[in-house]
Amino acid sequence: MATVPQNLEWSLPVPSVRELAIQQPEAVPPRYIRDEVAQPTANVSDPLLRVPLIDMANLVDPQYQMMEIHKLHVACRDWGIFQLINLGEYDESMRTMKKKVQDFFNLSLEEKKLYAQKPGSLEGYGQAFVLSEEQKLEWCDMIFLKTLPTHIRKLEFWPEHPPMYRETLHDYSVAMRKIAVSVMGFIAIGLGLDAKVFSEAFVDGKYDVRMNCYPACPEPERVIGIASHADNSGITLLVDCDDTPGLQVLKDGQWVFVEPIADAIVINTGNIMEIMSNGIYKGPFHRAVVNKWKERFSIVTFCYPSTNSCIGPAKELIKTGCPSLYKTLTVEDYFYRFFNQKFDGVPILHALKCHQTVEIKVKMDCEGCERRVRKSVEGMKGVTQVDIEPKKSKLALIGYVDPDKVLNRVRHRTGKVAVMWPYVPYGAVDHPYALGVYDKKAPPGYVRNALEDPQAAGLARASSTEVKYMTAFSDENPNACNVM
Ligand SMILES: O=C(O)CCC(=O)C(=O)O
Ligand SMILES: [Fe+2]
Repeated sequence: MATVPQNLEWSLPVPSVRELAIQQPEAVPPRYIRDEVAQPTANVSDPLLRVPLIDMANLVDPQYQMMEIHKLHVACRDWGIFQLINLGEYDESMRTMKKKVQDFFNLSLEEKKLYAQKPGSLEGYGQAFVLSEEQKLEWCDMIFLKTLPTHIRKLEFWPEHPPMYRETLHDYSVAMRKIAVSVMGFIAIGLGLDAKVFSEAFVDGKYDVRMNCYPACPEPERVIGIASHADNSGITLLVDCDDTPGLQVLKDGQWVFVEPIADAIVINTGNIMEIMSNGIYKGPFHRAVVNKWKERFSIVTFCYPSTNSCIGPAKELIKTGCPSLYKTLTVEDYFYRFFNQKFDGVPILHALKCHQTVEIKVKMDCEGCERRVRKSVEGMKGVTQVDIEPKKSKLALIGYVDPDKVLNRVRHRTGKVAVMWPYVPYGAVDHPYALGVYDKKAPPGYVRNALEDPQAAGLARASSTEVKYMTAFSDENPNACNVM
């Protein structure tokens, strides 16, 4: 067997950070020192920078459900992370599990090592994703176990001590699966889909649990508990074992602490959700920082769809103006690509992007403007072709890109008003003179793309009589009555 990891599915053995911390060193060994940690952390008193709270009791109450689902949608769209509170029936299972996790990490090193990772397996006690002896390490000990479905368990890595650890982890995983299935359903509804479109694949989905121990550290600002990353999951359910903060999420360029709330679960969306929602929700970057005086423990459940399902954008979200941003593939294929991504050199979400044509309307009055617009996108990752037609105020590009990101980049880098190209050839709609469809500013032969504009869409599809009646007095209709 090869002695170095061949992919992300296994990890090299590393020293226990907890053992290191017990010796109370004055300084941290160089292999843990990272200079990128010193990035700005948001001011915690800013109320706009609080991770949203979603109330489970409201989600299941017919009277408040739609309001809470809307909050959930906004939380997933704007943050990709929220705290789920009021979980009542699950409190006991979470409390018991927290105790077991702390008790496990408090065992002697010899006892914990009975469950150490082995070459070729990510499961067990150790650290994840250590691929070389030179790689920087994280200030964290962990034990990682695949818990559901039950037949994939490797019990050799499941601690027998503390007593009842295995039974508690089983009950906990089943509880987390119930919560995940119901949250996936509400997320689907928030996107205007049937709950089952997302929840069904998670009923017999795959659930992995990673239990983390972040020992106190003499130089907390120079190490990282877990480096910045986005999860690979559909959603991730994180439970803090006590009130020591450590999890941070990147929001608008600032690291924001997720303050622990007793009996709450922190839920974040992952890469698979980004694909399923066709890019409407993104897997947020997050990391764990460590504390000078206090040890912290967390329990993280990664929720994946069942191995006999496919991962791809929900077909109901693909329509005119919203092309599929990602390819669809089997769960098996997805995991193969995930675990081999570093070796391919292409991160998984990039590798799964579909080739897009993005057309943008942006005014270019002179050659300087044209150059600025071209420059704003030419170096963008994934862009393969850029075409500009200044007379039509049109920028068209082709590439493996997210159209919204291209639009924001053009706005940001040129300082110009830019919108998605709103026009289609005159003959492409049934009623080119309908209100909101005819546009005197459109290039010759073009009208507004009514199908993308919800207000105009109804009219463009309406019967001709209706259209004639409603547009007779429109300013935008050159045939409209001038008397009004
Ligand atoms: O423990 C934490 O705060 C973060 C854990 C995490 O992000 C992970 O395990 O993926
Ligand atoms: Fe994570």
